Amino acid sequence: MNLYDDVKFIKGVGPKFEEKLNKCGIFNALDLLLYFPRDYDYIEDNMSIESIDENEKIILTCRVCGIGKTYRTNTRKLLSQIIFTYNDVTVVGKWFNSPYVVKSFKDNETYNLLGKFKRIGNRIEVINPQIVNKECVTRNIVPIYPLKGDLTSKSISKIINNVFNEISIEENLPAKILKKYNLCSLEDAIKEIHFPSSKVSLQRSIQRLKFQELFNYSMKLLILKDKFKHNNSGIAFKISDELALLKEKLPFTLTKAQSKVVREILIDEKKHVPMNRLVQGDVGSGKTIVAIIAMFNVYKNGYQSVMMAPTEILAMQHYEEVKKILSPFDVDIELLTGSTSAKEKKRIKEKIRLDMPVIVVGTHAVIQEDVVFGKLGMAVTDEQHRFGVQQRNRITSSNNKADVLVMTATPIPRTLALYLYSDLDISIIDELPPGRKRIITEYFREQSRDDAYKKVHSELQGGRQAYIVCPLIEEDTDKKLNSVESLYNELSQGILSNFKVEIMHGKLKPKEKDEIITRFKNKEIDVLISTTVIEVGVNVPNASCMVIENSERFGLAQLHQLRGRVGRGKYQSYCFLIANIKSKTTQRRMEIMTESTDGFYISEQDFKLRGTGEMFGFRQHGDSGLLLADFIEDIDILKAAFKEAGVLLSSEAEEIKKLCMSLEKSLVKSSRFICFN
Ligand SMILES: Nc1ncnc2c1ncn2[C@@H]1O[C@H](COP(=O)(O)OP(=O)(O)OP(=O)(O)O)[C@@H](O)[C@H]1O
Repeated sequence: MNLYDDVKFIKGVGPKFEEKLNKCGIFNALDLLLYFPRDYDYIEDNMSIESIDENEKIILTCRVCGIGKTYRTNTRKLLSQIIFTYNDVTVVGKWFNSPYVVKSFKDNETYNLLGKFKRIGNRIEVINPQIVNKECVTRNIVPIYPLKGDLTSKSISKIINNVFNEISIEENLPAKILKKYNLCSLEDAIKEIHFPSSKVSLQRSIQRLKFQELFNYSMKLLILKDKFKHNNSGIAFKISDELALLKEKLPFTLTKAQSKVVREILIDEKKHVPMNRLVQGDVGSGKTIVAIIAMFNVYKNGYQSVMMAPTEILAMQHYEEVKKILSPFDVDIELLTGSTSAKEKKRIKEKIRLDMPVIVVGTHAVIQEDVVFGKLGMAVTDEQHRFGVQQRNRITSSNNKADVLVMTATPIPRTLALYLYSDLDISIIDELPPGRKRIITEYFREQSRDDAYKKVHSELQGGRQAYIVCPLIEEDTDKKLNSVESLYNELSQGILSNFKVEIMHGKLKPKEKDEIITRFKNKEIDVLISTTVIEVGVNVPNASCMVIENSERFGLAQLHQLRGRVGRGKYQSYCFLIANIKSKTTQRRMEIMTESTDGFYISEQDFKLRGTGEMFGFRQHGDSGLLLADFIEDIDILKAAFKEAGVLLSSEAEEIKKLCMSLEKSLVKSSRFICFN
């Protein structure tokens, strides 16, 4: 059997099983091998009390010494308790909503309980433990796979084992690198991640695979960089005389930083080498106008431009801004999103196919689907939190000549930007437009959240508007986190009852969201309670205050992005962070937010706090295509992998050229970062 064979050829996979695997995105043997466990149960037998780690599942043989009554908790759950002893220590077993479970236990009998045991004072607690027959536990580390439908981790393990019986995996890193970094072979790494033999070897296999991903990531970046450098087929645009007029007609004067970045872009536009530039600017620093000027010049040269935004709201907003800024000029501008009617889409696509100049604003997805540009001169992509090389390559590969401008508001620590964006030239807008007042940020513990809302009330009375952000849409059963719905009920009938309060969240249709934002912009809504869907780019200058509930749940970069929705006009703005502060790190994170409104400072501090087990704003697995590695946590591996990729690429060895070729192919073909030759 071969790695690219369909899963149906794997022993033990029938048509029904195949369908289930397909639903998990597993189509061939390779997909299956790269379907890594999301977690593991570490099953240890009879440990000493002192060495219990509450994050690991263990088996303790406990004797029943008391069966408690089942009763309802404050949150309306049924709680049943049984008291055990283990080596003379009291163990409290708790089961929620399973009153029948108590019937399984008899007084004074012993049972093998499997679960996560937690020490609380001088006793131990375990929630929903299972009774196990020790003989059935064959492994100490049991993989838990991300599952859909009625698939089980056991069934996946079984067929992975069958694949290993039939194939072997070739090594694809040079022996020199393996030795230098003490990495295990690729085959061992993949075997270990599915069937760990010990914690140490599991860690070693994860390290190897992380190295692999980051090495491939670096190779791809460096190959792209090289490709750009040697691509002389770009369009050398002239600088239009009308640019001066455009600058005169702008509703404001560009900041020094904006002017500098515009100059850098125009110099690129004049060159024969296609532009590949990243504009990094803090929230509200005015990146859009810079892109508009760049696209205007391309238009005046008779070419098309496309501006891609991550959400419909943002695409709409950009479209309006482009139309407004370019209204004194005769420029053809189109909006293309998922909500555009089929008839309109057809008309716009037909128009774009011609070689007439036009500026198209839209969402990434729609524009990348099946739109063919007749005369593309520039692609602007609002990358937000994406670091996907894949995505960048897709834009360039559709048209090798077009200039590419990537905009991001994610302040990335400089050390990291060097690696993540090494294929791009970087421009930074490090200045806010004049007249902006510093956003006053305060944090409140849960107990004093009313104080925050009193302040919101007074802002609203002054004619301003407010955002309230929370992590959930609907109420959660534990009532630990605030939801849009519960806050709406609480606030619209309570302290904010005199104001027009509305809600917004990701489950609404794009059209509904647009409509809400438009009404908020038109001041028909005073308070918008929302999930983080408002995080990206929404621009309502009259909104001067924001409350972020459960702030401890958000990464610093995300809090900074959210806060950037206020302070966009002439009014003094406020951000109130309500947090459940249980650790020093959470407190420190809140302090960082109150100390500074500089995205770069915040991201550096976030970077320093890494490894604390708290959430970060940069967890990018999905967007970057990385399965295991994390750019922030694994920065040291990234550095090493980047260095080795550079050394390899500059060497002349035949095998390296072959590797590069296969990587280059995979740039277009495969979204998997682990590449098998
Ligand atoms: N030089 C300037 N002087 C005054 N206002 C400006 C200037 N440049 C931009 N603006 C205004 O500032 C606001 C924010 O600009 P813009 O939306 O481009 O920011 P951004 O950098 O894209 O921020 P975000 O990443 O948060 O979306 C807009 O209302 C814009 O018209």
